[in-house]
Amino acid sequence: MEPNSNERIARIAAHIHPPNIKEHASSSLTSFNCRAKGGSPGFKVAILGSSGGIGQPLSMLMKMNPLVSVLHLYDVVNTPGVTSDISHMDTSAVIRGFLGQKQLEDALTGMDLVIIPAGIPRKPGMTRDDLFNINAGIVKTLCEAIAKSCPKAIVNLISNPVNSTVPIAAEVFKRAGTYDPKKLLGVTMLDVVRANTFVAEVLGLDPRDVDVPVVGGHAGITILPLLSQVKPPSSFTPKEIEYLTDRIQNGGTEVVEAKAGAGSATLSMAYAAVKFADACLRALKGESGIIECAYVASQVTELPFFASKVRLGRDGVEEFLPLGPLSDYERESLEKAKKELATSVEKGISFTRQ
Ligand SMILES: NC(=O)c1ccc[n+]([C@@H]2O[C@H](COP(=O)([O-])OP(=O)(O)OC[C@H]3O[C@@H](n4cnc5c(N)ncnc54)[C@H](O)[C@@H]3O)[C@@H](O)[C@H]2O)c1
Ligand SMILES: O=C(O)C[C@H](O)C(=O)O
Repeated sequence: MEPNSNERIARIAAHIHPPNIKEHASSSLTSFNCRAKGGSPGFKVAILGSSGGIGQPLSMLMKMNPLVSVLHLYDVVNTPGVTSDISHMDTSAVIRGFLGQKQLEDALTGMDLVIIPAGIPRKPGMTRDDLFNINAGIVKTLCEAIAKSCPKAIVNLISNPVNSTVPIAAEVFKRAGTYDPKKLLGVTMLDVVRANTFVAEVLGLDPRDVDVPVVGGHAGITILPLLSQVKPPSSFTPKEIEYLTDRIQNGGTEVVEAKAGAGSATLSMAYAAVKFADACLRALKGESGIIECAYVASQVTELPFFASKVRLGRDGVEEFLPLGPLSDYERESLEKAKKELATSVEKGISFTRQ
């Protein structure tokens, strides 16, 4: 039987003004069960670290994604506010907030896709590896919970240093007996987004018409743009190659320095994360021909993890695309990148053995 309008209003009022807002915090948001706006079919997505610089715009943009039916926002701070704010957007995804470790399992249960931007960002003068000591532990804890509550979910890992956090996540899942290498993807989309933008500037093109493969990893010289494979086919002078490679490899540092202590890239990262998550969801839905760069357990080189173009499907990574013909400059750069990557991968794996 349909509730009458007084019942509906009472229910909504109880949600907006819960009896004890401090104690209820996000659980009042979690348990509030109003009729789904639109109630569209779609995927269940959790964002871990949703109150942060990346987390907030990412949550907002995912609330706008028509492929998302349920959006869970989890953080150790501020989720009631962020959830309340975003819940007023008139898009169809149903949103729920979860605060603190006690609610982590509830946040993850039943999720199809988990996006992780939790962790501290760089300040000027720091490398991404300087974040390892704090972020390694955060990623480990979150992945242990994923293994328990949604072991079949696709994981998009953003937390730095990605070159090491993805191997950490893999080890955690292996120990839990839930590891599916096809479903764990380190997000390197921001490198591709930057490469497309900077190359388009040099070529005088619309960035939407440019496609630059970026392989290797996500830190300094491990970020290797393949400028010889730019689409549309383009040639660059040695000076342009040097300028573009340096700008793409140091795009993150450029933002960290400009923000002068207030963090690293958040808005462009949220944009890139949504672009990548959307590709994963379209692939989950069965759309074919979805090819993106990502840092994954890989067979493309001798390294156990490597970023390259992969074809995404219903099960995550379905095919590794070959690196293709490289220029002499790219071949040399690849050798240097592989050395650094090997160290970062080993560091991640060793962390889980402590
Ligand atoms: N992969 C990439 O291309 C890329 C790009 C930009 C930033 N990053 C990385 O993303 C991470 C987040 O950056 P940011 O600018 O959003 O930082 P931020 O400090 O603004 O936000 C991080 C959020 O994580 C939360 N958090 C901390 N510990 C947590 C835990 N145990 N569980 C859940 N949430 C937790 C914090 O409360 C905070 O809200 C950093 O490590 C940064 O280096 C990666
Ligand atoms: O540079 C950083 O520390 C953040 C991120 O990895 C980026 O590339 O912007």
